[in-house]
Amino acid sequence: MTTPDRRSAEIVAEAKDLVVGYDRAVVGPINVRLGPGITALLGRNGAGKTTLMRTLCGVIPAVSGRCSVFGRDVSDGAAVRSQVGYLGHELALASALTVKQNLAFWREVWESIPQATLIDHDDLIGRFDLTALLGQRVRSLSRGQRQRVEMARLAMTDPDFVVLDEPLTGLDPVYAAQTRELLREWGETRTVLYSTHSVPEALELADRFLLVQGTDLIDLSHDDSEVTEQIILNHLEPAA
Ligand SMILES: Nc1ncnc2c1ncn2[C@@H]1O[C@H](COP(=O)(O)OP(=O)(O)OP(=O)(O)O)[C@@H](O)[C@H]1O
Repeated sequence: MTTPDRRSAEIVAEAKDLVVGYDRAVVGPINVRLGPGITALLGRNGAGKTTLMRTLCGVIPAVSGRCSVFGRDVSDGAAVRSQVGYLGHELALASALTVKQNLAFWREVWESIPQATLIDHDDLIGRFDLTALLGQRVRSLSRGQRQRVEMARLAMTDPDFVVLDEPLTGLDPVYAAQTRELLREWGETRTVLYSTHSVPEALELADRFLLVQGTDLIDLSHDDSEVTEQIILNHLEPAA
């Protein structure tokens, strides 16, 4: 389902002439504007989804061009970063510390940024059902449990731009359903960009579909015509 009105209402994140990559360019130059709602990012293995998302969040620098959140460059510092919540494949938590210690560490980091708005500790623990995990070391957690703590960490600053790299992969059915619900809730008021390899799931959740194809980023929702599984599959190129 596309909701162009909601999308055009507000630009939260924007990429201008953005090229992303490492020692070589992987995707770009691209221009894209993202607003409230859920955008699914699709593409074959190795297409560059993770690289693009990490760049949009300021985790790695752009090769060239610019990415901004509310008009401010993501590399501008911690204040703008507090408005961005990123869930990646790499752990942002210290594995030797307990869940409680990790959350306390991140709270201290964000408390030092005057512009950051912090969600109450107890609300966060309740919301992500972490009470039973607080005393456990992160390294002893299962993948799904660890992701729950990661989600609590990224939600701590109540970010407007939420970027999630394959957040529904490898979760048990109950937690996957809860995560889908959380994405839907965030998508009501926030700008959510998430990557997935599940086309049916993307069609169920997302308002907008971006697809990395070669060095391009294709917006499959550029008009009001319905995006279907076949259209998405037609756009997916052979793996690199
Ligand atoms: N740290 C890195 N240094 C150099 N090249 C990298 C690095 N990480 C990824 N790449 C390369 O960048 C390209 C894009 O990788 P990326 O992880 O962004 O793809 P992806 O679309 O997220 O893939 P997948 O669906 O398999 O997770 C690949 O060719 C990959 O080998």
